[in-house]
Amino acid sequence: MGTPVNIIVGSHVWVEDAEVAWIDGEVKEINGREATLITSEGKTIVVDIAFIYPKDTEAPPAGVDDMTKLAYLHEPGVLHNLACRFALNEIYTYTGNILIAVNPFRRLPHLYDIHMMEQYKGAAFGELSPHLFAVADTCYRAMIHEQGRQSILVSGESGAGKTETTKMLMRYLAFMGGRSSTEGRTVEQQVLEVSWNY
Ligand SMILES: Nc1ncnc2c1ncn2[C@@H]1O[C@H](COP(=O)(O)OP(=O)(O)OP(=O)(O)O)[C@@H](O)[C@H]1O
Repeated sequence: MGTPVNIIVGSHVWVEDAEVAWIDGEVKEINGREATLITSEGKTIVVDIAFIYPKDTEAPPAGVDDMTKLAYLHEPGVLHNLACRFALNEIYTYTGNILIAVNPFRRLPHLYDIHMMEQYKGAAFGELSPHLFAVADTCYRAMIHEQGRQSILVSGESGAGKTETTKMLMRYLAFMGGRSSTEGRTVEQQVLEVSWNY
């Protein structure tokens, strides 16, 4: 349910839509629990005020790289931010230290090449654009400095990109540890021998 306390005539809001998930509009009239909106597509709709959510009209058009910077951390705000970034080929976004990846369903090789790995090597988390190499690098450094086991949880629905993400994480770890060897096997060989279950 939305937050009706913030909604007045003139408010810019989000309302659920059967076709495009969320549609934005402006409140033109409020009668009791009913709000009349003009959507950005020019349609007039009447909805229960409890089901509309405030829209941040000052949010940057390119989105924010960390969702904790959003004025409203509700579903339409989060999805709109991801959509703005995705339109600019930015498939990764942070929410604090969690990385959200939107499956591009097309190859973006420049995102995963050796130059990219070099950039993220040793960089403080959050210093560079959101990327899975930043997560892998943080984990790798924690493992080396704290001498402890580390875990990365990769979660998502079927087809979301977990396998691809895991492959890229492994590739980065292999890149970082590839030169040192244990019992005659390089770190790269050991990483590539790992099997995983979901
Ligand atoms: N980062 C990416 N860049 C390009 N394509 C991607 C990326 N991530 C996923 N894909 C595409 O999406 C497809 C499905 O991704 P993937 O197999 O990783 O999903 P999954 O979450 O492991 O699915 P399942 O749970 O069904 O095994 C891949 O075959 C690939 O075509």
